[in-house]
Amino acid sequence: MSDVVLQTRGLSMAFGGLKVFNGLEFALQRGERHAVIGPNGAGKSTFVAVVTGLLSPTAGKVFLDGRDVTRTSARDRVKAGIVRTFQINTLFASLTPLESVLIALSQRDGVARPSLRPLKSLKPQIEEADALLHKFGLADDATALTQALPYGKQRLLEVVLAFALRPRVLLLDEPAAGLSTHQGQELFEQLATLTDGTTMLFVEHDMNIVFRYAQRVSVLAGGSVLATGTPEEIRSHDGVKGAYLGH
Ligand SMILES: Nc1ncnc2c1ncn2[C@@H]1O[C@H](COP(=O)(O)OP(=O)(O)OP(=O)(O)O)[C@@H](O)[C@H]1O
Repeated sequence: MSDVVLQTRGLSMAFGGLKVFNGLEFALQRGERHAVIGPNGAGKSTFVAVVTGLLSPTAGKVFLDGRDVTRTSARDRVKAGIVRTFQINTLFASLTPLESVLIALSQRDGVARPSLRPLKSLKPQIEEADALLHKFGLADDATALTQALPYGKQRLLEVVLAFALRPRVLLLDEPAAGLSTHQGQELFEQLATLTDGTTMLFVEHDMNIVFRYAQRVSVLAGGSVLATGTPEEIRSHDGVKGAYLGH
């Protein structure tokens, strides 16, 4: 029996007269790494924004574990377990990875920000932050200034900050943006091994990465899901080849 974590039914989104997608049907299975691909402007980022609640759809519904979250705010969706990575902003760039992870953990646990609490009370979170940074190979950089770290490590830290929230669904919109092909592959290798078992939906342009690291792939084109399947199925799908891969 299938175990669907995230589902959309009849999801439509338009910006004024521009229909980005129309009646989108999508299902994410628990524990899978699922890639969304499609031509430029197909609506992949818009889809992620609608699923995470940053944008409201013009029609249709989003379900998390069977619960309708279409009207749930982005903030409450994070609490419910729909978490996306964000590019490290200027605030986090001027902090150390340890400080950033502590802020993420405090937010998750609904306690005051680390700077507002006595150091002693932070011990469990410091231990957890240490363990997380260690797991992701960032222990040696824990107290370095984030903006001084190589881009690959900054991208990895973005994943750690989202992963720290214990997502039910982790969404990544081009997590390897700005990295070289090799660094991108390295990031996905780490994602695949270190977050194995985490349900993950990612948008990615590099087809080598998609076909290597996704267990299933959905193709967004012409306003709907053109096909969903294993990398092998998508690679040999005639419609997909015509609409997308062939170009
Ligand atoms: N806030 C917005 N207002 C108006 N139009 C928008 C907005 N956001 C996106 N669009 C338009 O919606 C369409 C889909 O954009 P989107 O960024 O979701 O595509 P994408 O598949 O992620 O593209 P890419 O692969 O280039 O990142 C595009 O035509 C884009 O110009």
